[in-house]
Amino acid sequence: MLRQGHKLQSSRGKSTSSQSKFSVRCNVASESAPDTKYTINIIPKNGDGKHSVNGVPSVMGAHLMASGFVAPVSTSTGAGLNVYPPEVAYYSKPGEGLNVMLHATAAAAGSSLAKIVAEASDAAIKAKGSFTLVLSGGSLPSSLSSLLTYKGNIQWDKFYIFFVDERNVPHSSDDSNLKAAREALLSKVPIPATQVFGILEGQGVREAAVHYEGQLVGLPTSVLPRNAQGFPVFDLILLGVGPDGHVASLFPHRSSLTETKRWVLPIDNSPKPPPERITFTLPVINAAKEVAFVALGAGKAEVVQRTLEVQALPGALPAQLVRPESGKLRWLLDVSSAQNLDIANWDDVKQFPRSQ
Ligand SMILES: O=C1O[C@H](COP(=O)(O)O)[C@@H](O)[C@H](O)[C@H]1O
Repeated sequence: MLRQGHKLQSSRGKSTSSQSKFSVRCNVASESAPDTKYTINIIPKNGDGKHSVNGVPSVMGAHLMASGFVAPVSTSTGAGLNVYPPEVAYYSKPGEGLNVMLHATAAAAGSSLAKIVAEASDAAIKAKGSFTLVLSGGSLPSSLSSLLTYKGNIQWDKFYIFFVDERNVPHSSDDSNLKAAREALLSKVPIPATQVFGILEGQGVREAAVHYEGQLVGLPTSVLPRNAQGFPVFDLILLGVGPDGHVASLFPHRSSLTETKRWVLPIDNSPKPPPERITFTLPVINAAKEVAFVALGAGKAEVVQRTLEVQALPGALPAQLVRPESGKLRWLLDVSSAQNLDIANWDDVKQFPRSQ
């Protein structure tokens, strides 16, 4: 659950905050009042917290801390530039194929995720009779449980589940991405076990990568089509992002980022434990029909801001290398992970719903 006015001290010291003129504000519910209605708002953020931007004093609607700093996340209901009563606001940059979905809460982000998966599965099943869904590990599986309460019909028996990366550990290990996905979702829905593709247990990481790639190659193209370069086209890939900008098990400044032929690579020196992993490569991720990042909570605020607003050196932020050829890229954020963004000043940004 989001908390009021958190991360204020750390945000204050950042150069990125002082460059931004606006921040994200949201009315959040306390744990004791789960029914409180949420609003999302963009309020001026001028760095020193004292002067107005676009005519709206920066302290209006925000928490003014004793230090004089204006908290970027607030429960105040004062004036702001945009107030969105719904639990989600959309920002899109058509030129860059980027869509940001900003949610009032992590729970609202979970609902959006469920809708995205359900809609993508409907479309894929209508088109080819099956749906290929690629999952990440880390914090992502916890958002998947939202699918269990999705109101519409989901044809689970048509799902094929894959992992964008997996740790070279037994399926029963607490480090296993498969185990996390099973606990959150897979053990509770009727997806045939033969359609869930885990890592081969008990092998060296090279053998495991070759085996996983072999399983993908062996699937009929009616289930897993290929693009013009011969890479598999998954229907939907769900990604997390690490604090260093890593996606899947593609870490900054590693040669794995430049792979152009392989579908699945072994990693034997991951900077994040456990050291042995297998990972999809960037050409595979970028061949997907649709890619969605899920980055929630204050712990992601810095990497979200760097990835979406700062031009990094090539390879410094692997998340910036995710550019699906389909142009369908979404970032699902909550107000905590979006708190450092300067969305109001993005070029050509389109936002929905309109300000009220
Ligand atoms: O190790 C991994 O980390 C990333 C990010 O995880 P998070 O806990 O920071 O969200 C994850 O996407 C990847 O699948 C996982 O193996």
